[in-house]
Order: sequence, then C-alpha cells, then structure tokens
Amino acid sequence: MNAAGQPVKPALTQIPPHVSNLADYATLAREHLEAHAWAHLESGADQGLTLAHNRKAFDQIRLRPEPLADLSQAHTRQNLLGQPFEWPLLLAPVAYQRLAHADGELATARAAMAMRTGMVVSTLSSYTLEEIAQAAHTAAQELGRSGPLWFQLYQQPSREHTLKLIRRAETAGYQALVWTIDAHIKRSSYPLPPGVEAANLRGMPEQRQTSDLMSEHILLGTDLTQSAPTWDDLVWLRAQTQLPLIVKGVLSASAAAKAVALGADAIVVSNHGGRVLDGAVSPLEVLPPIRAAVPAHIPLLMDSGVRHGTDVLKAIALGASAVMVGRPQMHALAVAGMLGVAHMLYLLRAEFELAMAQTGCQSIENIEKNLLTTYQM
Ligand SMILES: Cc1cc2nc3c(=O)[nH]c(=O)nc-3n(C[C@H](O)[C@H](O)[C@H](O)COP(=O)(O)O)c2cc1C
Repeated sequence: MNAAGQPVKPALTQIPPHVSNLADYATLAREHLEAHAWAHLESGADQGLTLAHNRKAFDQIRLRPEPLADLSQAHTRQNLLGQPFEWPLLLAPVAYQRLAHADGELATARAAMAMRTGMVVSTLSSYTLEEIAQAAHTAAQELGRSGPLWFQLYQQPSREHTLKLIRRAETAGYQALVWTIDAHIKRSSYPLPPGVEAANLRGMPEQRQTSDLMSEHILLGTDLTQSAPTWDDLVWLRAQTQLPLIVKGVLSASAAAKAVALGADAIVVSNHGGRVLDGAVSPLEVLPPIRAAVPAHIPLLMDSGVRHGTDVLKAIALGASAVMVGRPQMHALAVAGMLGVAHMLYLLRAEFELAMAQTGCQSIENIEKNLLTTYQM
C-alpha cells in the first residue's frame, strides 16, 4: 500500500506531460512507493527542523537578473579533480534504490550517463558496485555519453573490510572515493523489505545499528561510538588509495581545513539532507566560511535541499563547485525508472541553464556572489 492507502502504482513507461519540475516528481512518487519506503525517504531527523531549514536557506536568497550579456559562447562545462563535468551536478549517494524501482541503481546509473551527469554510488547500494559500474559503462558505450562515476564509502567495522570495498571500487573503475563521515551515529529504524539488501556487504560482518535497552550503556561507551570514523581513519584512508578522496558531511570551516590538511582532495558540505542532527546548520549558510578556509583549488561540493536550477546557481555563487541531489533521484526512479531519472536531470539542467542565462552567466566561473541581492547569512 502507498501512503494514501492505495495499491502502489507500477512505474510509468511514459512521462505524463504535466511533469515539469522536481516537485511534480515528488508528488507523483508518493503513489509509486510503499508507505514505509516513502516515510523513510522523506523523513528528517527528529522534528525536521534542519530538513525545513535546508529549503528556507535557498528560498531567502534573491537573484539579480542581468539581461544584455553576450550568451553566444555560454556553457556549463568545467573540470573538477581532473575529471570533465558537463554540468555542475551529481546524483548524491542514496542507499537501497530498489526500494523505489526493481532496476534500482542500474537504472540510475544509465540515466546519469545518458544525461552526462556524475553519480555517487552508495556503499549501501542494492546492486553490487560492480554491477552498477558495468551498467554505467555499457550505457556510456551505447550512448556515446558519460559522466563521472564515484563510490561512496562507509567505514566498516574492520579496516580489512573497508579496504576490500576500496579495492573493489578501484578495480571496477570508480574515479573517486567519497567518504561519508556524518551518518554513523544517527537514529535509524527502517526495516528493509524482502529482496532489498546491502549487496556490497554480503558476507561481511554487520554493523550494529541500535542501542539495547538491557545494556549498561545507551550510546556512549558502546561499540556504536567506538566504531565511528575519526581523524585517524582519514589519515589511514589517505594512505590506502591513489583515488581522489572526498570527505562528505562537513559543516564547519575548521573541519574542512583539517580534512584538506590531512589529504582530502575535495569536501562535500552536507547535513545528509537533514537526516542526522536536527538543528544542524544548512550547508548553504556555511559555504562562504568553508570556501574561505580551504585553498582555492580544492573543489567544494554541496547537497541538502537542492530542488531547482536557481538553487544550483545560488550554491555556486556562495562557493560550491558543484551540487548533488538526493531524494529527487528516488522520486523520479519510483515514477518512471531510468526514464524518470533522466527526465528529472533534464528538467533540472534546463532550469539551471535558464537561471544562468537570466543572470548573464557565460560559464560556471562567472557565477559569483554579486548575483545575490539579499545575501545576509
Ligand atoms: C533515503 C536516503 C538514503 C541515503 N543514503 C545515503 C548513503 O548511503 N550514503 C551517503 O553518504 N548519503 C546518503 N544519503 C544522503 C544523501 O547523499 C544526501 O546527502 C542528501 O539526500 C541530500 O539531501 P536532499 O535529499 O535534500 O537532496 C541518503 C539520503 C536519503 C534521503
């Protein structure tokens, strides 16, 4: 049953003509997802303050239009970490995509390649990282189009198993590692339905997720805190791989500077879509101090709340090199599988190009803070 108490609708094979933005996908997705999966996807931590604040941070910024600019050579391309980006967007790592569609991450990867968009594959993907890389590779060959493919790493209970994941990602051809540091310790109580599992972790010891009423300790003093990543782990990780290492889940200038000093090649400024610490700052409001604290050649990615082309523009104006979207890919996947994700990316890119043109930006480098008239965070 879906959240409206109706049978879950199957994925569409054609996009209804009225679907014209990401909000339309979110509205439709509610009918195409099982009620628990919908609640899990949409939820924020606790009261949802941070979830709501992520949107408010974007909405309170106004843009200054700039007609009469020469747009004849305008484009959205750039290089980040030595990799070509057709436009400044990636699909954020989102776990268990088979919750949304039987083809899960395979469909998302094909759509990302078709739309020349970066994709970050989660450690907790419901197909293996090898299967997803293969799907992306085949689609790229067939279509003659591709985008960067990165692997998101969750630290495992033992370094041996973490290293196994790194080696598998390297062998499968992933072009960067995104190490997520903000989600080991969070409330989580979503039991996966049958048929959906962490495919990469088959045969590996399971991470304990919950505290236990009968134990002497709740959180502090248990292995939940003892296995959480630390700065020492960053030093260790840096020494294990030649792949670009990106630290995801940073919200302070001091942590960003420290991560770079310890060898991070890029940072993702993120509050995990408001799913971890309720009351946390929004990534958008801390972008400027983080940009100021790390060297100019270090890319800053950001996510949490990006839903419109103008959001992409605002984030870049405040110091992001590129942005990521999380939930919208699951909405589009649930509504129409690969076609839905490709169309969602098309809509977002069209909005972004429109926003660039209307603010007179010929390239990503032209997107600067002076486009924002009511910036006062
Ligand atoms: C259902 C769901 C699963 C997620 N799984 C992961 C994950 O496996 N690894 C990770 O680093 N982030 C994960 N995230 C966080 C996203 O990568 C991203 O930071 C967040 O969704 C961005 O916010 P948005 O959904 O508002 O775009 C997940 C988010 C959602 C909604």
